[in-house]
Amino acid sequence: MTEHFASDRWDDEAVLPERPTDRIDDPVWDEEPAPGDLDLEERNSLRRVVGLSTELADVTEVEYRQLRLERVVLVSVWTSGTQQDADNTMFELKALAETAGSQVLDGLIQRRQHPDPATYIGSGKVQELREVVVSTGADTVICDGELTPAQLRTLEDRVGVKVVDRTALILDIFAQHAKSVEGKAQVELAQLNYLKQRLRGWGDSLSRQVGGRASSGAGIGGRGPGETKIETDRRRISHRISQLRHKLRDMEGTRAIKRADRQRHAVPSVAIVGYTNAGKSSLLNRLTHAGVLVEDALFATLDPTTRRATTDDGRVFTLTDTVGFVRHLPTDLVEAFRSTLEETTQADLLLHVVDGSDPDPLGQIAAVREVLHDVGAQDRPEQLVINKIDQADRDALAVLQLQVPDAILVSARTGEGVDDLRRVIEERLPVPQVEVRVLIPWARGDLVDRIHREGEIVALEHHDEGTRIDARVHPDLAAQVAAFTVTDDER
Ligand SMILES: Nc1nc2c(ncn2[C@@H]2O[C@H](COP(=O)(O)OP(=O)(O)OP(=O)(O)O)[C@@H](O)[C@H]2O)c(=O)[nH]1
Ligand SMILES: [Mg+2]
Repeated sequence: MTEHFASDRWDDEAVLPERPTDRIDDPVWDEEPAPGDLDLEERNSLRRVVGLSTELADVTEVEYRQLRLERVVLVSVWTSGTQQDADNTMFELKALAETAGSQVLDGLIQRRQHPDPATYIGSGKVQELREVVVSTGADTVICDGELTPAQLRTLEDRVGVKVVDRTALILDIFAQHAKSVEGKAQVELAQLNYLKQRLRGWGDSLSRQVGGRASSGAGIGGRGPGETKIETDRRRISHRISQLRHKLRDMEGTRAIKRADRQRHAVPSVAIVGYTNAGKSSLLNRLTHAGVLVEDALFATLDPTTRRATTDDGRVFTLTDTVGFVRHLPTDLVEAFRSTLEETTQADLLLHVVDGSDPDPLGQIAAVREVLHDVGAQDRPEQLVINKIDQADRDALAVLQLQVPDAILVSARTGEGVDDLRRVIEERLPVPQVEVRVLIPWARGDLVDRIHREGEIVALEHHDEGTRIDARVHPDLAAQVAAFTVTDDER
Protein backbone atom coordinates (compact mmCIF):
# COMPACT_ATOMS: atom_id res chain seq x y z
CA MET A 1 0.00 0.00 0.00
CA THR A 2 1.60 3.19 -1.10
CA GLU A 3 1.49 6.37 0.82
CA HIS A 4 -0.46 7.95 -1.96
CA PHE A 5 -3.10 5.33 -1.74
CA ALA A 6 -3.18 5.78 1.94
CA SER A 7 -4.15 9.38 1.82
CA ASP A 8 -6.72 8.60 -0.84
CA ARG A 9 -8.36 6.22 1.48
CA TRP A 10 -8.42 8.75 4.21
CA ASP A 11 -10.06 11.10 1.81
CA ASP A 12 -12.90 8.70 1.27
CA GLU A 13 -13.15 8.46 4.96
CA ALA A 14 -13.66 12.15 5.19
CA VAL A 15 -17.15 12.02 3.88
CA LEU A 16 -18.08 8.73 5.29
CA PRO A 17 -16.45 8.29 8.61
CA GLU A 18 -16.77 4.74 9.67
CA ARG A 19 -16.13 3.32 13.03
CA PRO A 20 -12.43 2.82 13.06
CA THR A 21 -11.35 -0.28 14.90
CA ASP A 22 -14.30 -2.37 15.80
CA ARG A 23 -15.60 -3.51 12.50
CA ILE A 24 -12.93 -5.88 11.45
CA ASP A 25 -13.18 -8.11 14.45
CA ASP A 26 -16.78 -7.38 15.15
CA PRO A 27 -18.36 -10.84 15.40
CA VAL A 28 -21.65 -9.78 13.84
CA TRP A 29 -19.81 -8.43 10.87
CA ASP A 30 -17.87 -11.66 10.51
CA GLU A 31 -20.98 -13.77 10.53
CA GLU A 32 -22.40 -12.06 7.50
CA PRO A 33 -22.18 -14.17 4.36
CA ALA A 34 -19.11 -13.02 2.52
CA PRO A 35 -19.99 -11.82 -0.98
CA GLY A 36 -16.58 -12.85 -2.17
CA ASP A 37 -13.70 -10.65 -3.17
CA LEU A 38 -15.70 -7.51 -2.88
CA ASP A 39 -16.21 -8.02 0.79
CA LEU A 40 -12.59 -8.90 1.24
CA GLU A 41 -11.55 -5.76 -0.51
CA GLU A 42 -14.00 -3.80 1.57
CA ARG A 43 -12.50 -5.16 4.74
CA ASN A 44 -9.03 -4.41 3.56
CA SER A 45 -10.01 -0.91 2.82
CA LEU A 46 -11.59 -0.64 6.22
CA ARG A 47 -8.45 -1.82 7.77
CA ARG A 48 -6.56 0.80 5.87
CA VAL A 49 -8.91 3.49 7.01
CA VAL A 50 -8.16 2.65 10.60
CA GLY A 51 -4.55 3.65 10.45
CA LEU A 52 -5.18 6.55 8.20
CA SER A 53 -7.71 8.51 10.06
CA THR A 54 -4.89 9.74 12.26
CA GLU A 55 -3.72 11.75 9.29
CA LEU A 56 -6.55 14.11 9.91
CA ALA A 57 -3.87 16.54 11.03
CA ASP A 58 -3.90 17.75 7.48
CA VAL A 59 -7.53 18.61 7.13
CA THR A 60 -6.77 20.65 4.04
CA GLU A 61 -6.81 17.35 2.22
CA VAL A 62 -10.56 17.42 2.41
CA GLU A 63 -10.34 19.98 -0.32
CA TYR A 64 -9.01 17.49 -2.79
CA ARG A 65 -11.09 14.61 -1.64
CA GLN A 66 -13.10 12.73 -4.15
CA LEU A 67 -15.42 9.91 -3.34
CA ARG A 68 -14.28 7.91 -6.33
CA LEU A 69 -17.55 6.11 -6.39
CA GLU A 70 -17.45 3.58 -9.11
CA ARG A 71 -20.22 1.09 -9.34
CA VAL A 72 -23.25 2.34 -7.55
CA VAL A 73 -26.81 1.38 -6.70
CA LEU A 74 -29.22 4.23 -6.09
CA VAL A 75 -31.90 4.12 -3.44
CA SER A 76 -34.64 6.59 -2.78
CA VAL A 77 -37.62 6.78 -0.51
CA TRP A 78 -40.72 8.06 -2.19
CA THR A 79 -43.04 9.75 0.28
CA SER A 80 -45.39 11.84 -1.84
CA GLY A 81 -46.19 12.85 -5.39
CA THR A 82 -46.74 10.75 -8.46
CA GLN A 83 -44.78 7.82 -9.74
CA GLN A 84 -43.50 10.14 -12.45
CA ASP A 85 -42.13 12.56 -9.84
CA ALA A 86 -40.40 9.69 -8.10
CA ASP A 87 -38.85 8.55 -11.37
CA ASN A 88 -37.71 12.07 -12.23
CA THR A 89 -36.00 12.37 -8.87
CA MET A 90 -34.28 9.10 -9.52
CA PHE A 91 -33.06 10.23 -12.92
CA GLU A 92 -31.71 13.36 -11.36
CA LEU A 93 -29.88 11.32 -8.74
CA LYS A 94 -28.48 9.23 -11.58
CA ALA A 95 -27.27 12.37 -13.38
CA LEU A 96 -25.66 13.56 -10.17
CA ALA A 97 -23.98 10.20 -9.61
CA GLU A 98 -22.67 10.16 -13.16
CA THR A 99 -21.41 13.69 -12.85
CA ALA A 100 -19.45 12.51 -9.83
CA GLY A 101 -17.91 9.88 -12.09
CA SER A 102 -19.78 6.75 -11.14
CA GLN A 103 -21.45 4.05 -13.14
CA VAL A 104 -25.04 3.49 -12.11
CA LEU A 105 -25.95 -0.18 -11.98
CA ASP A 106 -29.41 -0.10 -10.53
CA GLY A 107 -31.94 2.10 -8.80
CA LEU A 108 -34.51 1.19 -6.19
CA ILE A 109 -37.40 3.27 -5.02
CA GLN A 110 -39.13 2.45 -1.79
CA ARG A 111 -42.60 3.79 -1.13
CA ARG A 112 -43.03 4.79 2.51
CA GLN A 113 -44.84 7.42 4.48
CA HIS A 114 -41.56 8.62 6.01
CA PRO A 115 -38.00 7.45 5.70
CA ASP A 116 -37.28 4.88 8.37
CA PRO A 117 -35.39 6.53 11.24
CA ALA A 118 -33.06 3.57 11.63
CA THR A 119 -32.43 2.33 8.10
CA TYR A 120 -33.93 4.98 5.79
CA ILE A 121 -35.62 2.40 3.52
CA GLY A 122 -37.06 0.24 6.29
CA SER A 123 -35.43 -2.82 7.74
CA GLY A 124 -37.53 -5.17 5.62
CA LYS A 125 -35.98 -3.70 2.49
CA VAL A 126 -32.40 -3.74 3.62
CA GLN A 127 -31.97 -7.41 2.79
CA GLU A 128 -33.38 -6.80 -0.67
CA LEU A 129 -30.97 -3.95 -1.19
CA ARG A 130 -28.14 -6.14 -0.04
CA GLU A 131 -29.10 -8.76 -2.60
CA VAL A 132 -29.10 -6.20 -5.38
CA VAL A 133 -25.73 -4.91 -4.26
CA VAL A 134 -24.24 -8.38 -4.20
CA SER A 135 -25.72 -9.46 -7.53
CA THR A 136 -24.66 -6.32 -9.37
CA GLY A 137 -21.25 -6.17 -7.73
CA ALA A 138 -21.80 -2.60 -6.62
CA ASP A 139 -19.30 -1.02 -4.29
CA THR A 140 -21.43 1.88 -3.13
CA VAL A 141 -25.03 2.71 -2.34
CA ILE A 142 -26.20 6.28 -2.83
CA CYS A 143 -29.31 7.32 -0.93
CA ASP A 144 -31.38 10.23 -2.08
CA GLY A 145 -31.78 12.88 0.60
CA GLU A 146 -29.72 13.58 3.66
CA LEU A 147 -29.30 10.68 6.06
CA THR A 148 -28.38 10.82 9.69
CA PRO A 149 -24.97 9.47 10.64
CA ALA A 150 -26.73 6.61 12.43
CA GLN A 151 -28.77 5.70 9.34
CA LEU A 152 -25.65 5.66 7.20
CA ARG A 153 -23.85 3.47 9.69
CA THR A 154 -26.66 1.01 10.11
CA LEU A 155 -27.09 0.66 6.38
CA GLU A 156 -23.39 0.16 5.83
CA ASP A 157 -23.25 -2.52 8.44
CA ARG A 158 -26.18 -4.36 7.02
CA VAL A 159 -25.56 -3.95 3.31
CA GLY A 160 -21.83 -4.45 3.51
CA VAL A 161 -20.70 -1.65 1.18
CA LYS A 162 -20.11 2.04 1.46
CA VAL A 163 -23.29 4.09 1.79
CA VAL A 164 -23.38 7.79 1.01
CA ASP A 165 -26.19 10.29 0.82
CA ARG A 166 -27.14 12.90 -1.73
CA THR A 167 -25.51 15.64 0.30
CA ALA A 168 -22.14 13.88 0.24
CA LEU A 169 -22.58 13.31 -3.48
CA ILE A 170 -23.27 16.97 -4.22
CA LEU A 171 -20.41 18.05 -2.00
CA ASP A 172 -18.20 15.70 -3.94
CA ILE A 173 -19.23 17.14 -7.29
CA PHE A 174 -18.65 20.63 -6.01
CA ALA A 175 -15.22 19.61 -4.73
CA GLN A 176 -14.32 18.20 -8.13
CA HIS A 177 -15.49 21.30 -9.96
CA ALA A 178 -14.40 24.18 -7.76
CA LYS A 179 -11.66 26.10 -9.55
CA SER A 180 -11.16 29.44 -7.87
CA VAL A 181 -9.53 29.82 -4.50
CA GLU A 182 -12.80 31.13 -3.17
CA GLY A 183 -14.89 28.31 -4.63
CA LYS A 184 -12.52 25.74 -3.18
CA ALA A 185 -12.63 27.37 0.21
CA GLN A 186 -16.41 27.42 0.14
CA VAL A 187 -16.66 23.76 -0.73
CA GLU A 188 -14.09 22.81 1.84
CA LEU A 189 -16.02 24.68 4.46
CA ALA A 190 -19.22 22.84 3.58
CA GLN A 191 -17.39 19.52 3.57
CA LEU A 192 -15.85 20.14 6.94
CA ASN A 193 -19.20 21.07 8.41
CA TYR A 194 -20.63 17.87 7.03
CA LEU A 195 -17.69 15.88 8.31
CA LYS A 196 -17.83 17.44 11.73
CA GLN A 197 -21.40 16.37 12.23
CA ARG A 198 -20.51 12.87 11.14
CA LEU A 199 -17.62 12.76 13.55
CA ARG A 200 -19.96 13.53 16.38
CA GLY A 201 -22.07 10.48 15.64
CA TRP A 202 -18.98 8.44 15.24
CA GLY A 203 -17.66 9.65 18.57
CA ASP A 204 -20.83 8.65 20.35
CA SER A 205 -20.77 5.15 19.08
CA LEU A 206 -17.08 4.81 19.74
CA SER A 207 -17.28 5.85 23.32
CA ARG A 208 -19.99 3.30 23.87
CA GLN A 209 -17.97 0.57 22.25
CA VAL A 210 -14.83 1.39 24.06
CA GLY A 211 -16.70 1.49 27.33
CA GLY A 212 -18.31 -1.84 26.60
CA ARG A 213 -15.15 -3.58 25.66
CA ALA A 214 -12.98 -2.40 28.51
CA SER A 215 -15.87 -3.13 30.77
CA SER A 216 -14.26 -1.40 33.70
CA GLY A 217 -14.45 1.63 31.54
CA ALA A 218 -17.04 3.77 33.22
CA GLY A 219 -16.15 7.31 34.10
CA ILE A 220 -12.78 8.71 33.23
CA GLY A 221 -11.35 5.34 32.28
CA GLY A 222 -14.15 4.96 29.76
CA ARG A 223 -12.68 7.62 27.57
CA GLY A 224 -10.93 5.43 25.05
CA PRO A 225 -8.10 6.67 22.90
CA GLY A 226 -10.46 6.72 19.94
CA GLU A 227 -12.70 9.24 21.52
CA THR A 228 -9.83 11.46 22.51
CA LYS A 229 -8.63 11.38 18.96
CA ILE A 230 -12.04 12.28 17.68
CA GLU A 231 -12.12 15.25 19.93
CA THR A 232 -8.72 16.30 18.69
CA ASP A 233 -9.95 15.88 15.15
CA ARG A 234 -13.00 17.91 15.87
CA ARG A 235 -10.91 20.66 17.33
CA ARG A 236 -8.71 20.67 14.27
CA ILE A 237 -11.71 20.76 12.04
CA SER A 238 -13.21 23.61 14.03
CA HIS A 239 -9.95 25.47 13.77
CA ARG A 240 -9.80 24.96 10.03
CA ILE A 241 -13.44 26.01 9.72
CA SER A 242 -12.78 29.29 11.44
CA GLN A 243 -9.68 29.87 9.30
CA LEU A 244 -11.74 29.31 6.20
CA ARG A 245 -14.49 31.61 7.40
CA HIS A 246 -11.92 34.34 7.87
CA LYS A 247 -10.41 33.76 4.48
CA LEU A 248 -13.82 33.82 2.86
CA ARG A 249 -14.81 37.00 4.62
CA ASP A 250 -11.72 38.69 3.22
CA MET A 251 -12.46 37.49 -0.29
CA GLU A 252 -16.03 38.58 0.07
CA GLY A 253 -14.74 42.03 0.93
CA THR A 254 -12.73 42.22 -2.28
CA ARG A 255 -15.73 41.24 -4.31
CA ALA A 256 -17.92 43.75 -2.54
CA ILE A 257 -15.42 46.46 -3.51
CA LYS A 258 -15.52 45.41 -7.14
CA ARG A 259 -19.28 45.34 -7.05
CA ALA A 260 -19.46 48.74 -5.42
CA ASP A 261 -17.18 49.99 -8.14
CA ARG A 262 -19.52 48.74 -10.81
CA GLN A 263 -22.43 50.26 -8.97
CA ARG A 264 -20.72 53.60 -8.68
CA HIS A 265 -20.26 53.52 -12.40
CA ALA A 266 -23.88 52.56 -12.51
CA VAL A 267 -23.43 49.71 -14.89
CA PRO A 268 -26.64 47.73 -14.66
CA SER A 269 -26.16 44.09 -13.85
CA VAL A 270 -27.95 41.01 -15.04
CA ALA A 271 -27.45 37.71 -13.22
CA ILE A 272 -28.15 34.45 -14.99
CA VAL A 273 -29.60 31.98 -12.53
CA GLY A 274 -31.30 28.64 -12.91
CA TYR A 275 -31.30 24.95 -12.34
CA THR A 276 -28.06 23.14 -12.96
CA ASN A 277 -27.58 22.12 -16.60
CA ALA A 278 -30.36 24.47 -17.77
CA GLY A 279 -27.96 26.15 -20.20
CA LYS A 280 -26.95 29.25 -18.26
CA SER A 281 -23.35 29.25 -19.45
CA SER A 282 -24.44 28.52 -23.01
CA LEU A 283 -26.73 31.49 -22.88
CA LEU A 284 -24.02 33.73 -21.47
CA ASN A 285 -21.77 32.62 -24.33
CA ARG A 286 -24.53 33.24 -26.83
CA LEU A 287 -25.16 36.72 -25.48
CA THR A 288 -21.55 37.80 -25.03
CA HIS A 289 -19.18 35.33 -26.73
CA ALA A 290 -17.73 34.78 -23.29
CA GLY A 291 -16.30 31.32 -23.91
CA VAL A 292 -17.44 29.96 -20.56
CA LEU A 293 -17.19 26.22 -20.01
CA VAL A 294 -20.31 24.44 -21.13
CA GLU A 295 -20.69 20.83 -20.21
CA ASP A 296 -23.40 18.27 -20.14
CA ALA A 297 -22.70 17.79 -16.50
CA LEU A 298 -24.28 19.12 -13.38
CA PHE A 299 -22.56 21.99 -11.66
CA ALA A 300 -20.12 22.68 -14.48
CA THR A 301 -20.00 26.27 -13.30
CA LEU A 302 -19.08 27.04 -9.72
CA ASP A 303 -17.35 30.35 -10.06
CA PRO A 304 -19.37 33.32 -11.08
CA THR A 305 -18.17 34.75 -14.39
CA THR A 306 -18.99 38.34 -15.18
CA ARG A 307 -18.91 39.65 -18.74
CA ARG A 308 -19.71 42.98 -20.25
CA ALA A 309 -22.36 43.24 -22.86
CA THR A 310 -23.91 46.10 -24.77
CA THR A 311 -27.48 46.77 -25.69
CA ASP A 312 -28.36 47.73 -29.25
CA ASP A 313 -28.64 51.36 -28.20
CA GLY A 314 -25.14 51.14 -26.81
CA ARG A 315 -25.68 50.85 -23.06
CA VAL A 316 -23.18 48.71 -21.25
CA PHE A 317 -24.35 46.15 -18.72
CA THR A 318 -22.79 43.19 -16.98
CA LEU A 319 -23.94 39.60 -17.26
CA THR A 320 -22.98 37.18 -14.52
CA ASP A 321 -23.18 33.42 -14.81
CA THR A 322 -23.82 31.71 -11.49
CA VAL A 323 -23.65 28.31 -9.89
CA GLY A 324 -26.62 26.14 -10.79
CA PHE A 325 -29.25 25.19 -8.29
CA VAL A 326 -30.65 21.79 -7.57
CA ARG A 327 -33.55 20.49 -5.54
CA HIS A 328 -32.62 20.11 -1.90
CA LEU A 329 -29.29 21.81 -2.22
CA PRO A 330 -27.54 20.95 1.05
CA THR A 331 -28.05 23.85 3.43
CA ASP A 332 -24.35 24.04 4.11
CA LEU A 333 -23.74 24.61 0.45
CA VAL A 334 -26.34 27.31 0.18
CA GLU A 335 -24.65 28.84 3.19
CA ALA A 336 -21.21 28.40 1.65
CA PHE A 337 -22.20 29.86 -1.68
CA ARG A 338 -24.23 32.63 -0.19
CA SER A 339 -21.46 35.11 -0.84
CA THR A 340 -21.16 34.00 -4.46
CA LEU A 341 -24.88 34.19 -4.89
CA GLU A 342 -24.89 37.63 -3.36
CA GLU A 343 -24.32 38.82 -6.88
CA THR A 344 -27.93 37.87 -7.49
CA THR A 345 -29.28 39.90 -4.60
CA GLN A 346 -27.81 43.04 -6.15
CA ALA A 347 -28.71 42.34 -9.74
CA ASP A 348 -30.95 44.71 -11.63
CA LEU A 349 -32.42 41.76 -13.46
CA LEU A 350 -32.36 38.01 -12.94
CA LEU A 351 -32.47 35.90 -16.05
CA HIS A 352 -33.95 32.71 -14.71
CA VAL A 353 -33.05 30.02 -17.22
CA VAL A 354 -35.20 26.90 -17.35
CA ASP A 355 -34.50 23.74 -19.31
CA GLY A 356 -37.62 23.47 -21.46
CA SER A 357 -36.78 19.88 -22.35
CA ASP A 358 -36.75 18.75 -18.72
CA PRO A 359 -39.65 16.54 -17.65
CA ASP A 360 -40.47 18.82 -14.74
CA PRO A 361 -39.64 22.44 -15.59
CA LEU A 362 -42.11 23.84 -13.05
CA GLY A 363 -40.42 21.82 -10.33
CA GLN A 364 -37.09 23.31 -11.38
CA ILE A 365 -38.53 26.81 -11.33
CA ALA A 366 -39.89 26.26 -7.83
CA ALA A 367 -36.58 24.85 -6.58
CA VAL A 368 -34.64 27.80 -8.00
CA ARG A 369 -37.03 30.32 -6.50
CA GLU A 370 -36.62 28.63 -3.15
CA VAL A 371 -32.86 29.09 -3.26
CA LEU A 372 -33.28 32.68 -4.44
CA HIS A 373 -35.47 33.20 -1.44
CA ASP A 374 -32.88 31.61 0.84
CA VAL A 375 -30.18 33.98 -0.34
CA GLY A 376 -32.48 37.01 -0.17
CA ALA A 377 -32.85 37.64 -3.89
CA GLN A 378 -36.60 37.01 -4.03
CA ASP A 379 -37.50 40.63 -4.68
CA ARG A 380 -35.23 41.11 -7.70
CA PRO A 381 -36.93 41.57 -11.07
CA GLU A 382 -36.97 38.17 -12.73
CA GLN A 383 -37.23 37.25 -16.38
CA LEU A 384 -38.01 33.61 -17.04
CA VAL A 385 -36.21 32.18 -20.04
CA ILE A 386 -37.20 28.77 -21.33
CA ASN A 387 -34.12 27.34 -23.00
CA LYS A 388 -33.44 24.29 -25.20
CA ILE A 389 -36.60 24.78 -27.24
CA ASP A 390 -34.80 23.03 -30.09
CA GLN A 391 -34.96 19.76 -28.23
CA ALA A 392 -38.09 20.25 -26.13
CA ASP A 393 -41.25 18.42 -26.96
CA ARG A 394 -43.57 20.83 -28.84
CA ASP A 395 -46.71 19.91 -26.90
CA ALA A 396 -44.99 20.08 -23.54
CA LEU A 397 -43.62 23.46 -24.54
CA ALA A 398 -47.07 24.73 -25.45
CA VAL A 399 -48.38 23.69 -22.04
CA LEU A 400 -45.43 25.28 -20.31
CA GLN A 401 -46.02 28.51 -22.20
CA LEU A 402 -49.53 28.66 -20.81
CA GLN A 403 -48.23 28.06 -17.31
CA VAL A 404 -45.56 30.75 -17.52
CA PRO A 405 -46.88 33.15 -20.15
CA ASP A 406 -44.25 35.83 -19.55
CA ALA A 407 -41.36 33.53 -20.25
CA ILE A 408 -39.23 33.99 -23.34
CA LEU A 409 -38.45 30.93 -25.41
CA VAL A 410 -34.93 30.52 -26.67
CA SER A 411 -32.38 28.03 -27.78
CA ALA A 412 -28.87 28.90 -26.74
CA ARG A 413 -27.75 26.21 -29.16
CA THR A 414 -29.44 27.46 -32.34
CA GLY A 415 -29.76 31.09 -31.35
CA GLU A 416 -33.52 31.01 -31.85
CA GLY A 417 -35.30 33.60 -29.72
CA VAL A 418 -32.06 35.16 -28.53
CA ASP A 419 -32.82 38.45 -30.27
CA ASP A 420 -36.14 38.63 -28.43
CA LEU A 421 -34.30 37.99 -25.24
CA ARG A 422 -31.83 40.79 -25.95
CA ARG A 423 -34.72 43.15 -26.58
CA VAL A 424 -36.40 42.22 -23.31
CA ILE A 425 -33.16 42.60 -21.36
CA GLU A 426 -32.79 46.02 -22.93
CA GLU A 427 -36.31 46.99 -21.97
CA ARG A 428 -36.00 45.76 -18.45
CA LEU A 429 -32.62 47.21 -17.63
CA PRO A 430 -32.98 50.25 -15.43
CA VAL A 431 -32.95 53.46 -17.41
CA PRO A 432 -30.88 56.26 -15.97
CA GLN A 433 -33.04 58.94 -14.48
CA VAL A 434 -31.50 62.42 -14.70
CA GLU A 435 -32.01 64.42 -17.89
CA VAL A 436 -29.02 66.48 -18.95
CA ARG A 437 -28.55 68.96 -21.78
CA VAL A 438 -24.85 69.54 -22.23
CA LEU A 439 -22.24 70.79 -24.61
CA ILE A 440 -19.12 68.76 -23.99
CA PRO A 441 -15.90 70.31 -25.27
CA TRP A 442 -13.80 68.20 -27.64
CA ALA A 443 -11.14 67.80 -24.97
CA ARG A 444 -13.60 65.88 -22.82
CA GLY A 445 -14.31 63.03 -25.18
CA ASP A 446 -14.12 60.76 -22.13
CA LEU A 447 -17.35 62.24 -20.83
CA VAL A 448 -19.04 61.70 -24.18
CA ASP A 449 -17.93 58.09 -24.06
CA ARG A 450 -19.34 57.68 -20.60
CA ILE A 451 -22.68 59.15 -21.57
CA HIS A 452 -22.74 56.66 -24.44
CA ARG A 453 -21.91 53.77 -22.21
CA GLU A 454 -23.75 54.61 -19.03
CA GLY A 455 -26.58 56.79 -20.16
CA GLU A 456 -29.27 56.92 -22.75
CA ILE A 457 -28.81 59.45 -25.52
CA VAL A 458 -31.87 61.35 -26.68
CA ALA A 459 -30.16 63.66 -29.18
CA LEU A 460 -26.58 64.24 -30.26
CA GLU A 461 -25.06 66.85 -32.57
CA HIS A 462 -21.49 67.74 -33.39
CA HIS A 463 -20.86 71.47 -33.05
CA ASP A 464 -17.72 73.47 -33.62
CA GLU A 465 -17.10 73.78 -29.88
CA GLY A 466 -17.87 70.23 -28.97
CA THR A 467 -20.63 67.62 -28.74
CA ARG A 468 -24.13 68.75 -27.93
CA ILE A 469 -25.96 65.99 -26.11
CA ASP A 470 -29.39 65.56 -24.59
CA ALA A 471 -29.38 62.44 -22.50
CA ARG A 472 -30.64 60.62 -19.44
CA VAL A 473 -27.86 59.60 -17.13
CA HIS A 474 -27.41 58.39 -13.57
CA PRO A 475 -27.06 61.08 -10.91
CA ASP A 476 -23.32 60.55 -10.46
CA LEU A 477 -22.56 61.23 -14.11
CA ALA A 478 -25.07 64.07 -14.20
CA ALA A 479 -23.06 65.80 -11.49
CA GLN A 480 -19.86 65.38 -13.47
CA VAL A 481 -21.23 66.90 -16.65
CA ALA A 482 -23.18 69.61 -14.82
CA ALA A 483 -20.47 72.17 -15.59
CA PHE A 484 -21.23 71.80 -19.31
CA THR A 485 -24.97 72.32 -19.02
CA VAL A 486 -26.39 74.52 -21.77
CA THR A 487 -29.11 77.10 -21.29
CA ASP A 488 -32.03 77.46 -23.65
CA ASP A 489 -30.59 80.42 -25.54
CA GLU A 490 -27.43 78.47 -26.35
CA ARG A 491 -29.43 75.85 -28.18
N1 LIG B 1 -30.28 21.12 -27.28
C1 LIG B 1 -29.83 22.14 -26.54
N2 LIG B 1 -28.88 21.93 -25.64
C2 LIG B 1 -28.45 22.99 -24.92
C3 LIG B 1 -28.98 24.30 -25.09
N3 LIG B 1 -28.37 25.12 -24.22
C4 LIG B 1 -27.48 24.36 -23.54
N4 LIG B 1 -27.52 23.08 -23.97
C5 LIG B 1 -26.71 21.96 -23.48
O1 LIG B 1 -27.02 21.74 -22.11
C6 LIG B 1 -25.86 21.34 -21.39
C7 LIG B 1 -25.64 22.27 -20.22
O2 LIG B 1 -25.31 23.56 -20.67
P1 LIG B 1 -24.57 24.62 -19.76
O3 LIG B 1 -24.60 25.90 -20.48
O4 LIG B 1 -23.27 24.09 -19.27
O5 LIG B 1 -25.58 24.66 -18.53
P2 LIG B 1 -25.43 25.42 -17.15
O6 LIG B 1 -26.80 25.84 -16.76
O7 LIG B 1 -24.39 26.47 -17.24
O8 LIG B 1 -24.98 24.23 -16.23
P3 LIG B 1 -24.19 24.27 -14.82
O9 LIG B 1 -23.12 25.29 -14.90
O10 LIG B 1 -23.67 22.87 -14.77
O11 LIG B 1 -25.20 24.53 -13.77
C8 LIG B 1 -24.73 21.36 -22.40
O12 LIG B 1 -24.56 20.05 -22.88
C9 LIG B 1 -25.24 22.27 -23.49
O13 LIG B 1 -24.67 21.98 -24.74
C10 LIG B 1 -30.01 24.48 -26.07
O14 LIG B 1 -30.54 25.56 -26.30
N5 LIG B 1 -30.39 23.36 -26.76
MG1 LIG C 1 -22.68 26.68 -16.25
